[in-house]
Amino acid sequence: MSVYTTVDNDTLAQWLERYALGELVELKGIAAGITNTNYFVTTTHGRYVLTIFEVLKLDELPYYLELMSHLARHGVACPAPIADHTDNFASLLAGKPACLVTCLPGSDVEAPSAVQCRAVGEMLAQLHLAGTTFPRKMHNPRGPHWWSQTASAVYHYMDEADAASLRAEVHFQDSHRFDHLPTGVVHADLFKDNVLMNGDAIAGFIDFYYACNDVLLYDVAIAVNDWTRQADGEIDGELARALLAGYQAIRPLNAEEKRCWSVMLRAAALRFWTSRLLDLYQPQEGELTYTKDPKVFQRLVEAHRARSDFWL
Ligand SMILES: Nc1ncnc2c1ncn2[C@@H]1O[C@H](COP(=O)(O)OP(=O)(O)OP(=O)(O)O)[C@@H](O)[C@H]1O
Ligand SMILES: N[C@@H](CCO)C(=O)O
Repeated sequence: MSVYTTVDNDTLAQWLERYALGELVELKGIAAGITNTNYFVTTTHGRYVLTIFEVLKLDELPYYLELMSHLARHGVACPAPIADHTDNFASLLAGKPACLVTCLPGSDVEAPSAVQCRAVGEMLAQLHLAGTTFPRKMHNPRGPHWWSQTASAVYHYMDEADAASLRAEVHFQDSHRFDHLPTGVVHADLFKDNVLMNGDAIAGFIDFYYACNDVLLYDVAIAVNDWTRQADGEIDGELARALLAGYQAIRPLNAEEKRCWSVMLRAAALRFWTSRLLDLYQPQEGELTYTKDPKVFQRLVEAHRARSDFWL
């Protein structure tokens, strides 16, 4: 359920006057999604998605919305935010920051094919190339310093063997730095539920609210860890190879990136292992999240540790 803030037709119709989008025809809540309130909004000009932000503040939005606008303008499949008559992408609605973006066709897939994984890899590389001309910068709030601190805050909740495994991984990652690898704009959360597919084509990447500047290979590893992971938690080699081939058809990895790949897969898994542990053991008061299983990423880190073939 993801309508936390209800908006009635009259309130929305009044708010829509700030846009050149015609008259309100229909307002319909979207059930999927966790963090924000989303509605489909149909006006006499077309169909849009309204997002009411439950956590991010109005002054935090320009980076993300301008990034989506920049990427959409460069042909990357993602929603384009709509500017209002004051040339802003976001303003308050029902007391909360809100924006409208173009509504894309398609839906997320649970069990992607190799063709779909390849398309995701290609589009991710296009995003990385288009990001090179985006002028704003955003530090990654969930980088190595964050996961190391987060791990320290959760060890005492965990059983000894799990805590030892987490400690070992943080220690391992501390001894590997990726500062010399190519950096740029990364999506940083390109899971299956953040991509709308229209058959084999990418309708759009959504949910840019973890986007930031970081190592590009990190983004590839996040995508491989989710898109190619099967129901039993094991990576499907064919899917991983397809995603990587798609990526490299647009932006070939350099020798250093290839050398760091296996460590990066573990780093990307550690990031979500720790965030899920934090959500499980220290849920934020008032935060509208439900807990995803941290064990999935623990098992993935441990499986990556043990494997020798990394699909490159
Ligand atoms: N631009 C769009 N076009 C069409 N459908 C969209 C669009 N944006 C979002 N949706 C639909 O709304 C659903 C919820 O969106 P989203 O996943 O971004 O929710 P959220 O709560 O903002 O983020 P999260 O679930 O990651 O916390 C998506 O699964 C998708 O079905
Ligand atoms: N994609 C994340 C949640 C949003 O950051 C996860 O599955 O843990």
